[in-house]
Amino acid sequence: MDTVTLKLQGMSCAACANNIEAAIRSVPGVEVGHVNFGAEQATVHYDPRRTSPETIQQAIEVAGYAACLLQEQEPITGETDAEQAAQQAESRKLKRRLLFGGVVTTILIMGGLPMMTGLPLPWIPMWLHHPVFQLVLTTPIQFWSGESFYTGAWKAFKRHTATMDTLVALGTSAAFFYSLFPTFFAEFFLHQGLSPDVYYEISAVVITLILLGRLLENRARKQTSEAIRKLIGLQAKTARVIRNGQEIDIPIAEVKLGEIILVRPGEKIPVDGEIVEGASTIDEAMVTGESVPVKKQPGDEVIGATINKTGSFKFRATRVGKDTFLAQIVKLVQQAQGSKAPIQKLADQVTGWFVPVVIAIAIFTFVLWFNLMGNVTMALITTIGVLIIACPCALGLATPTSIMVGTGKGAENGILIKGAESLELAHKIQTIVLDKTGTITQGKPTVTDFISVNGTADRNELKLLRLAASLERYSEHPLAEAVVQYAQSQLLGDDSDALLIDASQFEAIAGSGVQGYVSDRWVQIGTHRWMNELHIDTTSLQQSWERLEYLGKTVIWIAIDGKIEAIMGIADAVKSSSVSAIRALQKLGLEVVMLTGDNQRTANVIAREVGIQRVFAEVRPNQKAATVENLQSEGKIVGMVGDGINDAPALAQADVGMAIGTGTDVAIAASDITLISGDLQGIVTAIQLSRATMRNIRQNLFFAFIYNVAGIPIAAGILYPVFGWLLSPIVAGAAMAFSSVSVVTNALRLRRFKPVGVR
Ligand SMILES: Nc1ncnc2c1ncn2[C@@H]1O[C@H](COP(=O)(O)OP(=O)(O)OP(=O)(O)O)[C@@H](O)[C@H]1O
Ligand SMILES: [Cu+]
Ligand SMILES: [Mg+2]
Repeated sequence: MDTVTLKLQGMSCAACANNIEAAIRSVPGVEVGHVNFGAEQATVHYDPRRTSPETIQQAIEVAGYAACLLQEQEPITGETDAEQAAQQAESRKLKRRLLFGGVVTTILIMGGLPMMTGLPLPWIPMWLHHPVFQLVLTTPIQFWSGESFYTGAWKAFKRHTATMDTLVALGTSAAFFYSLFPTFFAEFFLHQGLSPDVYYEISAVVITLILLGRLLENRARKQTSEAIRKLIGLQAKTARVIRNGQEIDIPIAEVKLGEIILVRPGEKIPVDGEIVEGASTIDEAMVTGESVPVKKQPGDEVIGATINKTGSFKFRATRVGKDTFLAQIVKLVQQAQGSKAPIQKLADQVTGWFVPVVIAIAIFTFVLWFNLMGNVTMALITTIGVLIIACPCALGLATPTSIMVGTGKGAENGILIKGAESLELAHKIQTIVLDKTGTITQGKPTVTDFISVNGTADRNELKLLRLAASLERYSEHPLAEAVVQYAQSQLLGDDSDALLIDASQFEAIAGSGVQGYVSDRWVQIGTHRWMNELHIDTTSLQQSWERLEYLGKTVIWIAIDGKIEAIMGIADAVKSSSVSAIRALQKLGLEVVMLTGDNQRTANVIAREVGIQRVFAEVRPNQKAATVENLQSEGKIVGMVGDGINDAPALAQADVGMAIGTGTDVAIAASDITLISGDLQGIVTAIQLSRATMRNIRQNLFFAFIYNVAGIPIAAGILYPVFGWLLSPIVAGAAMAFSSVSVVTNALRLRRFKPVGVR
């Protein structure tokens, strides 16, 4: 299954988005197709053996829209030049038509002033109000400025659907073509005792207003993708590479894999790589959120777009173009912005049947006023009013614009959200499950105690340590690393023989420990529970064991040939941010739970330290997901935060899985949200952001709905018999133009979101 993201053009409202979705889904081999109206993007999952991006593109074009592949092979530049040029041409065209419409409409309105106000305005010549002159002025507005409504309506008609364009085209055409009769057959009207009124200016004003709304909306919508531009702006423009022994400056797009790049103090690092010469301190706040610069030396990894502080160094490019860390982030954010939030489904369904229903209401309105009241003017004005006000365009914008701003804002705050769905779900989280090691604690365990059965000052101790470390170096577990490091520091002074020995038949028993042969000795290292399972007597070190665990240390047992020889106490400090972040989560009303493979006693001590009441300890890696599932079956929406490989299934099981950015790739892949820095404060921010975004979406939906729901009956003249109130089509046009603008503007308010720190 492949995924492709397409940039779309030619959509005028959410109904168009529905049409494109239908077109994409009708292509054989396409599994899922989402269109995001706000981002003007389509995300398509398809089977590459059965179809291709080109076929999908064609299907979209047949439906009457344009699509191009989101340029990915290019090193991130945001929008491609062609795309930008197309957009600019589009907006120039819109502006020209709007300008013309504006000027001509003003003349038309001036002509109508004496009539409308009843004042003698001698400076306005009478012929300005002449129907034929009005016709001459309105015709280009109707068919040139308003051309897009006709083409849009026609495209939709061919597909047996209707969009916003259909409504506008119908409404304004009704006004325009009706007016032709009184213009040329005024006698006929007079004979019938009717006044030969024309409604050209209604059409002109409505078209102009809607075009104005569209222009304002486009402008505002550009700002919703500001975050991506900011991210892209982080990268360096050029790189100083060494080619044929010469230093040359080239655009970063041209840097090739494996090239040697020179970085001087104060410069941005152009791409990702590994230092080969020199040393420096680097400000990696962008990646880790850690404001203290980190020391780097040959062999260390550097990340593009981070800032070199003090020294100068050479590094080899290991990831360039679309593979760099920053490019990956940009891609993630782009995809998230283009994805669809579940809350949008409602709006989509509504817009699906909205337009036909509105046309039905309009016809009904006309028949009612014309037949029952015998009033052509009222019948016409109400019908046009209904057609214009009913446009569901604001409805289509309500969710995607907020999602775009919200996900972008997340990225700015170091929170990468993979899809709109997780952003929506996060505000519902009731229980948050935190992994202990590496999530609450720093995940940098160090051996603090080494107690052997025979006591200290035993020459045997070093031998034991060598056996243990020789086995542990085959394990990828953080505890194993701590053991190896400790052993190396202790064995340094010992020159008896080679530091570590080879092991054979190494085996890791997940959640328990490791075992294997080291120089013909059978070595087993792991938990107390495991030792019990192996029927190994542990009484000799019982007291030390309990004492260490009460101190919050993880104790591992070392058994040689089935006999306990020593224990190790391993400490892993709690992250400085954990306590305050956990308190903040509890303040938000969430239940915080700890989940760990470590033993109950140690877990309890750490839990108390950070203020967590509910602890699940000694949970085997394969049971972590089940624990999350149990919590879910209590009826809770569960968020899970973890960093390790053993957390991945639980992250996937949780309603919202959040990975610590400094954790393993597996965990990041299995999660919905990545907290780029290791800071737990990020969870709080993510939940706050989700709440703010959902509040914003609800406001938008309310604005959009209320305007349609209240507007249609008023436009149909429901209040007229009682209050004499009628919604003029001109007001309807203005209302519809500005409803979209107000929705986008409201979404932009989200840009002011600031995480409320509880540090
Ligand atoms: N390589 C190893 N060497 C020694 N002990 C180990 C090893 N691997 C696992 N263990 C023991 O098994 C226990 C459980 O391990 P597991 O990986 O499930 O959880 P953890 O990493 O300790 O905690 P968390 O679930 O919070 O990440 C460890 O606390 C340790 O006592
Ligand atoms: Cu509209
Ligand atoms: Mg772990």
